[in-house]
Amino acid sequence: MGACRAGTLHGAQGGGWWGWDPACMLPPVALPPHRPNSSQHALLPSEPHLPHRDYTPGSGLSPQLALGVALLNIRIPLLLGELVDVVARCTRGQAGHYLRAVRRPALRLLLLYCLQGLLTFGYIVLLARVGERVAGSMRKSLFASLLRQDVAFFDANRTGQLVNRLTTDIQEFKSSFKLVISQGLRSVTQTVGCFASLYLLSPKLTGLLLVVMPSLVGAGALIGSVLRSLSRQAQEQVAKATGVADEALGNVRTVRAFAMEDREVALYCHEVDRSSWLNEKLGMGIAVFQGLSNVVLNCIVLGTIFVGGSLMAGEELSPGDLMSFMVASQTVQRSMANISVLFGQVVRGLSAGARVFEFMTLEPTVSLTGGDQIPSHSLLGHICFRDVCFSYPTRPGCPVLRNFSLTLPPRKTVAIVGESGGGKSTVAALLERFYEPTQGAITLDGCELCNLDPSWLRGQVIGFISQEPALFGMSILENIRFGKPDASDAEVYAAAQLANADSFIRSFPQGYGTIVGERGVMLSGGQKQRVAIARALLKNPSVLILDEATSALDTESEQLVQEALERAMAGRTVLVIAHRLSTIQCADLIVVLARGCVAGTHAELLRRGGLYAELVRRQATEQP
Ligand SMILES: Nc1ncnc2c1ncn2[C@@H]1O[C@H](COP(=O)(O)OP(=O)(O)OP(=O)(O)O)[C@@H](O)[C@H]1O
Repeated sequence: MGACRAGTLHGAQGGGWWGWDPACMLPPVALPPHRPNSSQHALLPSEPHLPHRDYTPGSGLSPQLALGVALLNIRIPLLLGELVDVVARCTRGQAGHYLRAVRRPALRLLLLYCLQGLLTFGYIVLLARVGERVAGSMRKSLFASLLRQDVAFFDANRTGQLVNRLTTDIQEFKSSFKLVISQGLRSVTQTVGCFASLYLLSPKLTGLLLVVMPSLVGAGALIGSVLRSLSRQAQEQVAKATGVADEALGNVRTVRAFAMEDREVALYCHEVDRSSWLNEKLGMGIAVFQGLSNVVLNCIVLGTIFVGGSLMAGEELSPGDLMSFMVASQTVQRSMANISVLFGQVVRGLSAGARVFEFMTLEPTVSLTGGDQIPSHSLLGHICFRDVCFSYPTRPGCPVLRNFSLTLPPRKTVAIVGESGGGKSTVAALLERFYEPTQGAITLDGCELCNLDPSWLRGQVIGFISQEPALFGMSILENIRFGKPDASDAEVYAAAQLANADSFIRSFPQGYGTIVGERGVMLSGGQKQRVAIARALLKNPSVLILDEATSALDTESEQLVQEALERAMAGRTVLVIAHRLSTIQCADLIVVLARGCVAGTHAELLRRGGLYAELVRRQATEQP
């Protein structure tokens, strides 16, 4: 795109100096700021199954049309020369026949101009469609592939990077793809064709041009590449400024809480000033470049007339031939400049494409669906961790669990406690199959998790409620229905009642239709948590994981949420990860995870002393 920004408009033959082409001037892609609204969201589940719409019928014609434009651009200078010759003859005494003589070649030329305009229109429209279809299906495939990846993949890759591949890289690839067809094909054909015409018109003038033109085009391309690099820097700087604004606006509560508004504004102003400075520099560069190229181009025209005139005097060239020569030589200049620009763009487009395809073709180690087994009998919810060893893929040298064994009896509540960083959440993540154990096995009713269908396991068997529930920026109803899109309204209301959420939801003017804002920002912590509990309960899971589900709440909210959780836990196998030991005293089994694990009931562990008794004592003294 740098080529487009630094480009100058020159010539009217469907192209210009230094790679400017209307076909590549489509607006950049921006991600929608919010999730689709309710009615759009209802479409989502079916969309991945839509057959990919390939090119529009006839879209594949665009290279042929571009080629047609190139051939016309070779032909037009010659016809122009013929017309000039006819005009010259008429003015030498055949004025009476002027109209008759000129009509045919002029009409022929007019026809070709119209045809050229039509073909240019056609290929740009078709190319825009093909480009959008290609970019659209790349985006869909890449997004689907990203969402299929292992959780470990997201540990290793930053969200910003991934979003960049979806937007900037695909945009770059699309621009290159379009440029290759719109300009590459046309420019190469025009250069070869027009050079042949030039040689046939005048070998002497062509020889002269061959000496001058490549060095001028080379110098132009060099300056053009400097300008494009400046344009890239300016764009990156604009992106940097946008990043500062994005971060400040996204974290506006933190900014406000620390009274950092002035600092953030100063930071943004600094980045904007730098981008203005770069853009001014770029503007200056473009101005110098345009001024110089105008002088150079006019000198070439002058030189051609000067030398061509002497050839005309020697009757080696007609006025029409000279005219044809001048127009064809301009076409060659433009085409050669386009080719040099295209080269850099193609290299950038290919590397952007490689980055996109790298993730598009990446296969996750744990696929989302598949796995041989879905038990036909009703589940008991009997879970065993047997000698599980695990280290995170991003930190292979740091074992988090070593020979960890634990049994969760069916329909019982097992709590895991321990010091921060001991691996409690890791146990939950392994049970969800977010990661695979490095050694050992985890079984559900005797079946190894790795043999079970992951989508069935996560979709129907396990419910997960975390400390910071992630809601989506849509209605409460849709948030609750997230895990079971086909649930009826009555099922949603029942789940909300079980989660102690129904009454507060109905107290909102829009009730279940209330939009919760980005990440649920328009709800309180306790309300968010209860919506998340309703969401987890809707799928009626046999196994429930509560990862510090009440630790972020105040006492009143905690009471409401705890009440909801206790109702939710009844009749299920529950794994509770808790910081507040007061909430798990009634658990059937408490496991203390600290370099090995010790298990027992609250009373047994207190009697035994050790870390659990120490943690209970510490929390008792911390409480007001
Ligand atoms: N995604 C990850 N990638 C790499 N290491 C991780 C990741 N998540 C956690 N860890 C590391 O694994 C160890 C165990 O983390 P885990 O979150 O399971 O501890 P925890 O007992 O739940 O801690 P807390 O009580 O503070 O939540 C820690 O050393 C942590 O730094």
